[in-house]
Amino acid sequence: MSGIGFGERIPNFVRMNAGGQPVMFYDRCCGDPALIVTGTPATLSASAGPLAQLLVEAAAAGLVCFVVVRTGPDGPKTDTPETDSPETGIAALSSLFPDTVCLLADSDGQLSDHLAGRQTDVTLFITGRTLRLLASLPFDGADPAIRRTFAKALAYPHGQPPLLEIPDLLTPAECDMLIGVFDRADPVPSGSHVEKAGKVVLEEDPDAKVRLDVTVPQGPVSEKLMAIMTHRLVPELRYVFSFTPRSSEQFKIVRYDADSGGHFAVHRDNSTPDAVARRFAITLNLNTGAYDGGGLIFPEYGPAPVSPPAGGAVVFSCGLAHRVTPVTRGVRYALISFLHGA
Ligand SMILES: O=C(O)CCC(=O)C(=O)O
Ligand SMILES: [Fe+2]
Repeated sequence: MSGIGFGERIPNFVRMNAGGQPVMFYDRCCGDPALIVTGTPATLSASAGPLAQLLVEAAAAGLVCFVVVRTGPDGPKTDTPETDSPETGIAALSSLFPDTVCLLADSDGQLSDHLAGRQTDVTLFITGRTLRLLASLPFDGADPAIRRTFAKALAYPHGQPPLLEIPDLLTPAECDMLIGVFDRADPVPSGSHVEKAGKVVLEEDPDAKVRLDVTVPQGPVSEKLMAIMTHRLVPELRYVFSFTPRSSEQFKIVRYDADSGGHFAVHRDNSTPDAVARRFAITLNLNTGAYDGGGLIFPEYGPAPVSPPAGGAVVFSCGLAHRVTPVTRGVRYALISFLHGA
């Protein structure tokens, strides 16, 4: 069988679920290993009972589970009446699998081809936290290799997150000046960009993020920040990443408060259509010591928080999953921006 091989990254993909909603793979998997099952409606229905059991077990163990149904080329015909859309084609299957499973219609068969080649029998693809393939196995509920691979995926060794830490990017006086800018401004609750019915909308969702933001307006402060970044940050980006930013988004000064449960749940910075041009994220702690929590975690690379001292920045690729743990005492101020490239 051709298809994806050991050690290869599962590419990001978007497919419709049974309710006709688009689901993005990399949005669902932010630091947990994944189990993807491929097959056709016929092969998946034929093994639905034992497969559902395995999926329940995998989800309970901590794998994010997907069933990708080849409904397109070489699957059942879907190109005629609208009532027979790929999504309604998989609706019949959804009752066979637990709710924890994300059932997706592969209406052009391309994802199935990429993963499984021309194979139409039920096949399992198991990844580690960074979504690289550990094993592809034909489905046989009794095969001990499946459980062994689950265990390997869950215990996968953590590496160092591939980020650049730059201490002293700002002086203590510059940090205090920016905290002063925040405190004199009218901060707004920070929303999250989400895609709804093909449109990107700003939504306030306290499960996703609790934070106050001040966007630094064009003027002396933003000019000073641009000059600092040009002189102190860009040479480091060139040296470490061989990257020269072409532009950056407006700086934001942000504050996470213990009183309101300030935090930012796991996300990637480039997963909505308005953000695809982002290459690197920069976050800079403006204060430390005055709060607990508020650590930056890259779950694909382990649970250790990154918390540079005040004035220190962290720069990382916008595709990496990350989160900010709840601030449990005091307030954390940070300066953030996103860099665009050529
Ligand atoms: O608060 C931080 O350090 C990171 C914020 C963040 O991840 C973002 O704004 O996208
Ligand atoms: Fe982020």
